[in-house]
Amino acid sequence: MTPFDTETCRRYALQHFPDICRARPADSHKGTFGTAAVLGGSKGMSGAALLAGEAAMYGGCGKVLVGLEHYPPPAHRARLELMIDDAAAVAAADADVWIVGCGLAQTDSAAALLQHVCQRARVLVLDAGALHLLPKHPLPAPSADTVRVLTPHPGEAAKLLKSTPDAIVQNRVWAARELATRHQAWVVLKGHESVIASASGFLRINRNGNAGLATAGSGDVLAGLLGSLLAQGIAVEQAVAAAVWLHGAAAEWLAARQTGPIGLLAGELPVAVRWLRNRLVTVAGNN
Ligand SMILES: NC(=O)C1=CN([C@@H]2O[C@H](COP(=O)(O)OP(=O)(O)OC[C@H]3O[C@@H](n4cnc5c(N)ncnc54)[C@H](OP(=O)(O)O)[C@@H]3O)[C@@H](O)[C@H]2O)[C@@H](O)CC1
Ligand SMILES: Nc1ncnc2c1ncn2[C@@H]1O[C@H](COP(=O)(O)OP(=O)(O)O)[C@@H](O)[C@H]1O
Repeated sequence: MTPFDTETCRRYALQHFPDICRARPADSHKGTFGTAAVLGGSKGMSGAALLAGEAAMYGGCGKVLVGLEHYPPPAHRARLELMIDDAAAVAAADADVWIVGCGLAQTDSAAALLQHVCQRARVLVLDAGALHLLPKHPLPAPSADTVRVLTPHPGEAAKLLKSTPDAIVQNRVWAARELATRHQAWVVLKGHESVIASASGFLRINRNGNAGLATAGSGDVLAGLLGSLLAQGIAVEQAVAAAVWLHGAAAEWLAARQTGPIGLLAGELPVAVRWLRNRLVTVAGNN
């Protein structure tokens, strides 16, 4: 069994992303921790959007909306806390952060949804299907007061850069930086040792996590967690790297409890993230 050292994690988090280690103010309410909206879940892929929504809730967001392109979904085990509706209705709602693409198909209606949300969103996380739409349906560049984050895996990065997954894996730092510059965005190039880059030159290679994350839906969980931290007001300079690190640490924590790496389920990650976030919390005078 791989050991998991909570105190080492806490020290690392305090050094690199202190804002995720802060205790909640006693007088806080759900509005304090923001609203995230997930848009995705086309036919056969509602699970992806629901996983992102669950991850956003367990990551500490105050309120989470999930808009499904294929609505109503077939019978599904979804958290009752999620506010689930059809994608068009959710796209018209208010949210601090939009997470678009988890389980989103390549249809004209999905492209229209993406364009619509892009005009309204101040903070936009683009994953999976949204990334596949970009080559044919480019978005206007983000304005100075907006934040955009792209979370491609090597297959999605290859499509965006007109390359191949193998070539991307061989040139991961270049690919992440190139995407960040071209899209004026923060980029997480996912995979073993994910690369994080920004248009302004931030670069970090995330070293934690394990092969348990190589399972369907774990990228959807990452997108939801990232949107969650951003909705909670954590600055993008900390939120992106913190989400990738928390996701990896959650997989390590599960593996240490023999819930993986083999057979780890993406849906098991959010509870582990919650456990971890609460152990990272420091109170004044105790750090
Ligand atoms: N429960 C649900 O509803 C779920 C729904 N989901 C939703 O399904 C949709 C399709 O997503 P998807 O990832 O399955 O297919 P797609 O985007 O075509 O990419 C495949 C290509 O990328 C490559 N590739 C990937 N990683 C790589 C790496 N590290 N290193 C190298 N290559 C890598 C891969 O390579 P290969 O496997 O050929 O080696 C292949 O070329 C999406 O919307 C998602 O949200 C899923 O999240 C699952 C749970
Ligand atoms: N071998 C690995 N080591 C560490 N992290 C991994 C590994 N394989 C996958 N991951 C992580 O798991 C997630 C997979 O995301 P993605 O490929 O988008 O899957 P899905 O579309 O099924 O959700 C990414 O965050 C990636 O970095």
